[in-house]
Amino acid sequence: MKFSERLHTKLQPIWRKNHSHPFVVEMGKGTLAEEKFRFFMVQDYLYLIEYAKLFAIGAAKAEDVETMGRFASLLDSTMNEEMALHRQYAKQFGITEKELEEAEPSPTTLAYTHYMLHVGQNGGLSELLAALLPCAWSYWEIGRELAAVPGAADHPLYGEWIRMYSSEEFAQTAQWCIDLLDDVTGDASELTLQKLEKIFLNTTRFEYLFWDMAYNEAMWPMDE
Ligand SMILES: Cc1ncc(C[n+]2csc(CCO)c2C)c(N)n1
Repeated sequence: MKFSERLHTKLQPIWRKNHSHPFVVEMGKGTLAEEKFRFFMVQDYLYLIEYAKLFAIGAAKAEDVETMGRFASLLDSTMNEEMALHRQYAKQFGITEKELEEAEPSPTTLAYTHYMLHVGQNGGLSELLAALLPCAWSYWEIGRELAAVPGAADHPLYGEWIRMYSSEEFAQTAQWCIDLLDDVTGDASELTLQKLEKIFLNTTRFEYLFWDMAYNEAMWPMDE
């Protein structure tokens, strides 16, 4: 069994909880409160800035020129396409570029991004891939599931998000990360696979926390 299949099967219970989080379900139904999505957009912008750094670290840790080039182009498209889309999309919710630039990360955004960067900086390529994969993979699946809900992809507010993450481009990125992780773990020991599984489990859990943070608009509780 490929390592990605093992991960996907083993983590189904948490994976399902992520996909059935009220934030995700209400986005599909189009009933999600705009304020919650607004909170999400701002935090997700901050998240993407840090996430993009993982692609830069991936380029530095790549063991061949083709992989290095692929990480470099993911870094380029995240910085120059996905984030520009985010800025434009944010305007529809009345979020200005200044607000995005000046926003403070929530505790969950800080914890999630710092965890991924810690793993990316201190581990090898397989650790980095295990940390970044749940993000690409679960958004791809969520995008596809929501796109299958009648009318969801045409919703005036959330349709664009659903169309973006169910697009072929994101599918390819997720698939490339999956294939590369399978490739680099081809002859890994069981002990190594278990360590990688823990990393994948942690970022899968962080995906849940990120939806939950946005749904509850959770900043530092002691500042309220
Ligand atoms: C919390 C959070 N998790 C995952 C993504 C999705 N995502 C971020 S980068 C990337 C891949 C390539 O650009 C994908 C699919 C997100 N936006 N926010």
